Amino acid sequence: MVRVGLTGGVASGKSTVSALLAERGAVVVDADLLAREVVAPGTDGLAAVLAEFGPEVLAEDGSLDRAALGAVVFADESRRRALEAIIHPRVRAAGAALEAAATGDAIVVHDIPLLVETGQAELFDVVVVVDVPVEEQLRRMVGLRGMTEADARARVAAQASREQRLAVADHVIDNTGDLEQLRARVDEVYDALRARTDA
Ligand SMILES: CC(C)(COP(=O)(O)OP(=O)(O)OC[C@H]1O[C@@H](n2cnc3c(N)ncnc32)[C@H](O)[C@@H]1O)[C@@H](O)C(=O)NCCC(=O)NCCS
Ligand SMILES: Nc1ncnc2c1ncn2[C@@H]1O[C@H](COP(=O)(O)OP(=O)(O)OP(=O)(O)O)[C@@H](O)[C@H]1O
Repeated sequence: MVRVGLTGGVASGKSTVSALLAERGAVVVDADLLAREVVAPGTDGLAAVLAEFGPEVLAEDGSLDRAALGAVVFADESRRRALEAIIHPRVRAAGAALEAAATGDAIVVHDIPLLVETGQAELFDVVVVVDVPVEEQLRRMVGLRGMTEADARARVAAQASREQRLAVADHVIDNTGDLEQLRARVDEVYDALRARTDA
């Protein structure tokens, strides 16, 4: 097995890269998805978030009001840390359980937006960083996801810098080109990962 940590700034293209790696046969463990599952209705994670943040972050249908919670935590670092203290241990446990189900020669890719921020780079055999300039992250968040420029900037500000991510990278995937160029680069990286499992 080769254990890969995949990271990149918000809207850099991690999910797109994960999907391409999964097409090639990698097992993908998606931390953003797990971070949703651990606060689904009925979980102890949701109960813990409500105890910390109050009923203002509960939507009428009983699910977490992610927009309301995002507005709180991306405006206040101490509140963000409080949320992370609830979510991150649960995400790590869920990710470890998924990895335990993978077979011998698997390429297991952990897609972790905050890999650098949470000091996890050393936990992986290989670190892959999806890289775009901040201006491109902002363009995608505002243009493709309809966020305000201020909200988009707040998310970037809550994360490590591009340089901090690049400093821990074994492979860098530049995602400033089109999807065809991205696919070609992901194929190269996949082949390098596969060569490690064959060695
Ligand atoms: C605040 C929340 C409810 C906002 O939800 P929303 O649906 O708007 O965003 P989503 O979860 O899809 O995250 C989108 C992106 O925002 C960025 N982001 C999310 N949480 C954080 C954080 N704590 N710090 C910095 N960036 C973050 C990441 O790049 C992520 O890929 C949610 O992001 C959350 O629960 N965050 C805390 C858990 C966490 O740290 N998740 C990130 C990886 S485990
Ligand atoms: N090379 C590209 N050209 C044009 N659009 C792209 C490219 N790569 C990704 N995108 C688009 O940019 C947006 C962000 O990509 P994606 O969701 O893969 O990023 P992410 O890093 O997973 O985001 P998040 O940090 O929010 O989880 C998506 O709408 C995606 O379709």
